[in-house]
Amino acid sequence: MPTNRRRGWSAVLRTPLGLSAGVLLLAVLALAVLAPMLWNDQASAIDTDHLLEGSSAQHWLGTDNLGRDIFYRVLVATRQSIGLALLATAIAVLTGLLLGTAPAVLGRRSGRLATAVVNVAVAFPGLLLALFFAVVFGVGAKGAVLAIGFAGAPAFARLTQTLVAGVAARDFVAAARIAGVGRIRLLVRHILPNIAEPLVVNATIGAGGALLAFSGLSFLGLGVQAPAYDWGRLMGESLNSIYVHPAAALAPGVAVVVAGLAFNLFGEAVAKLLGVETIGPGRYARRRGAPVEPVVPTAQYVVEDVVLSVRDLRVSFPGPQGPVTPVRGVSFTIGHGEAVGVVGESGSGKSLTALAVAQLIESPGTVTAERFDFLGEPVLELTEAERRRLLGTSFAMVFQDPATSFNPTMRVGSQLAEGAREHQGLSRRQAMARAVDRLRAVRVPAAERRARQYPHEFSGGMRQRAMIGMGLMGEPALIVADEPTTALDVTVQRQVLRLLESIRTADDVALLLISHDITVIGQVCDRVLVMYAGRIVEDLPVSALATGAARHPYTRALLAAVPDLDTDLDQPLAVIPGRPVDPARVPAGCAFAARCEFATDRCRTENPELTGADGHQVACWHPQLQELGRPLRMGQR
Ligand SMILES: Nc1ncnc2c1ncn2[C@@H]1O[C@H](COP(=O)(O)OP(=O)(O)OP(=O)(O)O)[C@@H](O)[C@H]1O
Repeated sequence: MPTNRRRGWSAVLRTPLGLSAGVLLLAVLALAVLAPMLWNDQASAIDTDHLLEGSSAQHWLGTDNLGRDIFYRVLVATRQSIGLALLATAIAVLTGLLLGTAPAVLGRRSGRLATAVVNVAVAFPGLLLALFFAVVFGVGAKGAVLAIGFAGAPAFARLTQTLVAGVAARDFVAAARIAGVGRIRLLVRHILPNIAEPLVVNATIGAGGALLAFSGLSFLGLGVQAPAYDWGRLMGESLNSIYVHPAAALAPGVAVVVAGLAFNLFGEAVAKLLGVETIGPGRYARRRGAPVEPVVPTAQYVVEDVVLSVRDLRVSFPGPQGPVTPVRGVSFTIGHGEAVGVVGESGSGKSLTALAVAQLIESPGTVTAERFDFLGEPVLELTEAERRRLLGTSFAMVFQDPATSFNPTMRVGSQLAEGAREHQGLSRRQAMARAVDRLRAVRVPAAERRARQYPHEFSGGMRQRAMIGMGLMGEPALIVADEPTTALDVTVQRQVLRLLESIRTADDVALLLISHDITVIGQVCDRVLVMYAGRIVEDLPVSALATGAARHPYTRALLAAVPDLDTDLDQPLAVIPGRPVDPARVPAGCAFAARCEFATDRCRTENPELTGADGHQVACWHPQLQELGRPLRMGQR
């Protein structure tokens, strides 16, 4: 566990509540260990001369019906009470973990079944479940431990499911999946270490509840059986004489409350400090049947030496009023060593296109395509293992936020090495040597030392370079970079872009660069795909941006909105009038028509296809042919 998290736990002891709860918990645990060793004889000594006596100097809390000292019995019962409660908690956590991680490990159908079982079980009151299991497993300590353990499992299963879902959505899990890491290893190495902390915190709180439940069962005679005894049993035994001899019944009750509080308060204090929540695979299908809209084959599909060829790519999600399709039939190809940029306003479908290319759209999202070939392989028709191998060795993805791209609980070198061991059959040592070499290749200084560090010890730019290094562990033919510089400051941005550029030219690696910043695309790419409302509205060479030859009114509006040195900063910056289209309510015809000054009735009824020649295509009924007065300044390339 990285040191900053460890500091979090110790910081709990610096808060008054955390310190008191910690000391109390330590005292309870120490008593559980030591009391039977120190006072077992006193607790079991029968004294027939002092039966059922009240408090006295000799017996502080009096004696029971065999003359045994209640005070010592309460102390000695700590081990039985705490031990069994902890055992029940362990069963609850383990069963919860198995059920909660099932959807991530099993296939979609079995996963759903596990989720349904958890949902039904969570709906039952815990005490009812405990009583039910107590009857099933029989009267006695073993039965009660199993009963309380299984009754607590649904809550932990639900918590695990929520935590797993949260971690599974993080970029480093996507990165590991792209590197071809299998489901079980993904779970054990990347997901579980990142949910361990909230689980431990909740288990601590849960132990308090288990203690209470266990005492309840023992009190009812369903738990610990004589001659063994725990606090619940002691309470039950002294109930008959509670009016004449209240201390004998109250003392074990107080012990339950104090110990339960110690667990609860300590867990809550840690949870509060760490901000922990307390209890209280992509679905891909080749499209069947007739395509919804006609696809116009264009010259680009005959490009030879193609790395990626996508035709009529669609990404859909279920919505309250039927499926929503934020990517609505995108077609493009990328040649070897070609750098293709994707621009468009927020929500235009750029990231979903990148995720679909990386096979990272999660269920219930679906990806369909008429054609989806990567290095000549029909990706959507491959088995999961084939797909992992193909992507793990020939594909790399760089995410927007370097802070979330790495698993915080694993050293950077190990994360780079992980995929290489799996796919390239390298030994641990060889994979680590390659990881260091790759870190060097992406200009991480002191690569050997850095490889042994955790991600939080890297700066943002260095992490982003390391992420690119991870992509270079295999021999990628394509790097997809989704806003790779947005989270970085300007100088570091330039370093990262230059690095991508140099990798591309040195190794003939193709690049698909997503950015909302058309200037960045202009600096790095050969070709630009302009997206609007889930479709490509213009596919043009970058040089056309510089000469003002963009034809689509939307591309021209994007260019006009880029400030340059001549822009009068006292005037408001140019913006594109109107709002982007909501994917759930895409209008008929050209989706840009409502914001376009050239729109006619035809635009509002008929959707224009992407057509053109010489590497410049546009989907518009009124492409603008005159040169744009204010083309893009290309800046430094
Ligand atoms: N899991 C999802 N379920 C439903 N809709 C989604 C999902 N993910 C994205 N969308 C919708 O799809 C549309 C396109 O999203 P996408 O992230 O691809 O946009 P983008 O062009 O990359 O925007 P940005 O630049 O803001 O990242 C958005 O309207 C978004 O709300």
